[in-house]
Amino acid sequence: MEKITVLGAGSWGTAIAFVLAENGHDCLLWTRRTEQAVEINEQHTNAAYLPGISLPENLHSHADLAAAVAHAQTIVIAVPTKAIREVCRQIEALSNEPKLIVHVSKGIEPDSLKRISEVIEEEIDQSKRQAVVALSGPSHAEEVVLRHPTTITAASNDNEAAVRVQDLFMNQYFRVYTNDDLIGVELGAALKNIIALGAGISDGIGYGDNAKAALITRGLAEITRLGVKMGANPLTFSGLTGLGDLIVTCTSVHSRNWKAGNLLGKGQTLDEVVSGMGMVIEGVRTTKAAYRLAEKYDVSMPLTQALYAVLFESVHPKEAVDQLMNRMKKQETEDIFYK
Ligand SMILES: NC(=O)C1=CN([C@@H]2O[C@H](COP(=O)(O)OP(=O)(O)OC[C@H]3O[C@@H](n4cnc5c(N)ncnc54)[C@H](O)[C@@H]3O)[C@@H](O)[C@H]2O)C=CC1
Ligand SMILES: O=C(CO)COP(=O)(O)O
Repeated sequence: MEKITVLGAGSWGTAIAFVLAENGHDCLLWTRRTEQAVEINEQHTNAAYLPGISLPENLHSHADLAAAVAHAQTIVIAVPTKAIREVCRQIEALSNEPKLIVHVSKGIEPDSLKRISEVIEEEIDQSKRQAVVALSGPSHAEEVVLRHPTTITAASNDNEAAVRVQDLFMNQYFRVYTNDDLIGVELGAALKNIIALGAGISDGIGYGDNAKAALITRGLAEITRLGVKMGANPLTFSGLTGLGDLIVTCTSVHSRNWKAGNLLGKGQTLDEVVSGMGMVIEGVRTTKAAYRLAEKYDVSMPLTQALYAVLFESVHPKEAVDQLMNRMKKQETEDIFYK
């Protein structure tokens, strides 16, 4: 049994804390809102994010960040990408011993173009962290808390730390692999959300399974192209955090990115979709980041460019599809890894 703190009591932070508490750990779930902490402690529910689910009674919640950081040497950060830097600054200010930092967020900062582990390393001094591990893979919170079989990957430059995280989380419904390709794992996690927005748009327009299969496979090709240029192992993108997460996010009714795309495809504006969702849609900001990364690394990413045009340049989704379909003809495999 270990003491572990999870920062962020949205749907994924709560599901992650659920697994840790069920595994017998002394898990503290931090939220910014006192009333939510009271609900988790007294009702054993988090109704706004996981309605109808009973949380383990040994899972406790707190709204005091200093107490939450002091609680454990292992800290799991489960806030949206846009809050990562701010939360890390707070951890840095509150820590006086080295922590094992695990993050479960899926995104890239649009301004700095940094991956999440890079932001963590920038904001938390080396003396205050043992290692950084990304935990990622095809894993909707709604299914994890039903104990449906889920597979996921703990990725780190420090293999010992990845194995520690594997041991903390693994149980009969939650199977954890390790991977030493942190770049590939973090990029796959972030970039699949762009393709999921596209899959939702395609379904919203009324296109069928052929279009979705095209999005997933050609999406994987452009994710791999960028990833290889950024130093990732191409094989990682065929794994859980690449193809696995692409499939689940592009096809599941639980996906917020798919849902957002679906509403866009049906004619809602981006503002309407974002304000109506009430939960994070990571793919919107990640599209900005990936668009800029494609320029920086001189990589062709036609799906990302099409999504960017729909989200930020008011191009109609159908027009974006027409433009994609009418690009110059190509040989399928010529450019998968390099151009
Ligand atoms: N929901 C899921 O099934 C999965 C989500 N993820 C990733 O986990 C990350 C978090 O996602 P969710 O929990 O689903 O989001 P969510 O929208 O359900 O909850 C986000 C939580 O973070 C809190 N938060 C936002 N800004 C904050 C700040 N500045 N300081 C402190 N707390 C803040 C919110 O109050 C909320 O409780 C995202 O990067 C997402 O891609 C990864 C795997 C599965
Ligand atoms: O990453 C996820 C599942 O693996 C969750 O995806 P959404 O953020 O689209 O709900």
